[in-house]
Amino acid sequence: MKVCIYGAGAIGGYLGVEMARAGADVSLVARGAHLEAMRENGVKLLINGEERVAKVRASDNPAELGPQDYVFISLKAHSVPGVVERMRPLLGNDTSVVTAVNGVPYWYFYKHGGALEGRTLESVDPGGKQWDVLRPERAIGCIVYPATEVVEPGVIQHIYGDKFPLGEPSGETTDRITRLSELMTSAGLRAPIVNNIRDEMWLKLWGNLCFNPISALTNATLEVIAGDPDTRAVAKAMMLEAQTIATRLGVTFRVDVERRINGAGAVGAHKTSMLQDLERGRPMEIDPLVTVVQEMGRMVDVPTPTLDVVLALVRQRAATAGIGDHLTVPPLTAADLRAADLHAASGQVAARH
Ligand SMILES: NC(=O)C1=CN([C@@H]2O[C@H](COP(=O)(O)OP(=O)(O)OC[C@H]3O[C@@H](n4cnc5c(N)ncnc54)[C@H](OP(=O)(O)O)[C@@H]3O)[C@@H](O)[C@H]2O)C=CC1
Ligand SMILES: CC(C)(CO)C(=O)C(=O)O
Repeated sequence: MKVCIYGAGAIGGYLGVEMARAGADVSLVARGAHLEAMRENGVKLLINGEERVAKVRASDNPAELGPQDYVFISLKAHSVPGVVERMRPLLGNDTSVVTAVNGVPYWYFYKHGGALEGRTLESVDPGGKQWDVLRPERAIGCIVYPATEVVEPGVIQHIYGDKFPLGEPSGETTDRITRLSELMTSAGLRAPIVNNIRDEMWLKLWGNLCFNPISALTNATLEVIAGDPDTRAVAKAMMLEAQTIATRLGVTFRVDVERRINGAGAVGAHKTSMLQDLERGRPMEIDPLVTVVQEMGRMVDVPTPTLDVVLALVRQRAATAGIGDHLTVPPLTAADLRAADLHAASGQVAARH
């Protein structure tokens, strides 16, 4: 089975090593020093006190790899729009695209039913490019529960977890998803097929949409955000807004909000991926985790006042850290503000954003 991991970093490297050891014909797409190290020494996975090495093809040029049976997208979600064109050579008639990223995937409204069927989401798929090139028919949803880290070029440290629930957008159990689940299971991963992948997606996103930006704004760990009554209240307010949106979209939450917050807090003194990205001066997954919820809220007429505030602040945090591409609308200058009375200026702000 030909499997390409597009974005073979922390999660993709883990998947790649395990599936290669299970006998799949794995190729990795990566870049920079990490790619060079994997080319020279293979990709090394540190897991359960052992060192597992897979010597597989690694490239920054997908055209060298040809059509695949499965392409895993394990890039940071905001990187996907930039590489869609480069994925074309990997896509044959029967290729499946497995979206192993946090947040809402490009295919969300494919086989969704109802008034929003076929809609694309600007905050994750600008201009519907992923929808048009990757095609929603190819998509298999995948939720990423494990935590892993690239600790040095070519070396992935597994931290916890092995579960990657899989689901077809239609909820069906197809041959292609069954074969994928069998491959991943033979690789020692837990890859249950679920018939409600969007429910699963929202359950993960429920934590990411609040803990991640709050942590980037406060430097606090999961345990602190969940434990402090004031930050907990902010997280809860955002989660309840998101729950109203998701429920209106037909999603069912199998745990309540308090239990979900407690679950995140129980992870302990862990920095979210967004805080880690901020500290490393890397772009944060703001649009795929937070803006998209605001966008979906607008689609179903659910206001998101708390999320709007946190989103504005975290966007500004990204901008001041020099890692934001969100301020596409130039901020009002002092001269703009002097030229207008307060009422007009706030009207202009609302209109321009
Ligand atoms: N790591 C974790 O523990 C968890 C991650 N997730 C989610 O999984 C997804 C993947 O995350 P993660 O594995 O941590 O991310 P990483 O940044 O570790 O992996 C992505 C890899 O893709 C590479 N890359 C980026 N752009 C290109 C490009 N244009 N061409 C080739 N390679 C490219 C990156 O290189 P470079 O470093 O140079 O940018 C990096 O090596 C995210 O959505 C994340 O939120 C979910 C749960 C836990
Ligand atoms: C740890 C967790 C669950 C925080 O919401 C996460 O997924 C992340 O850091 O991106």
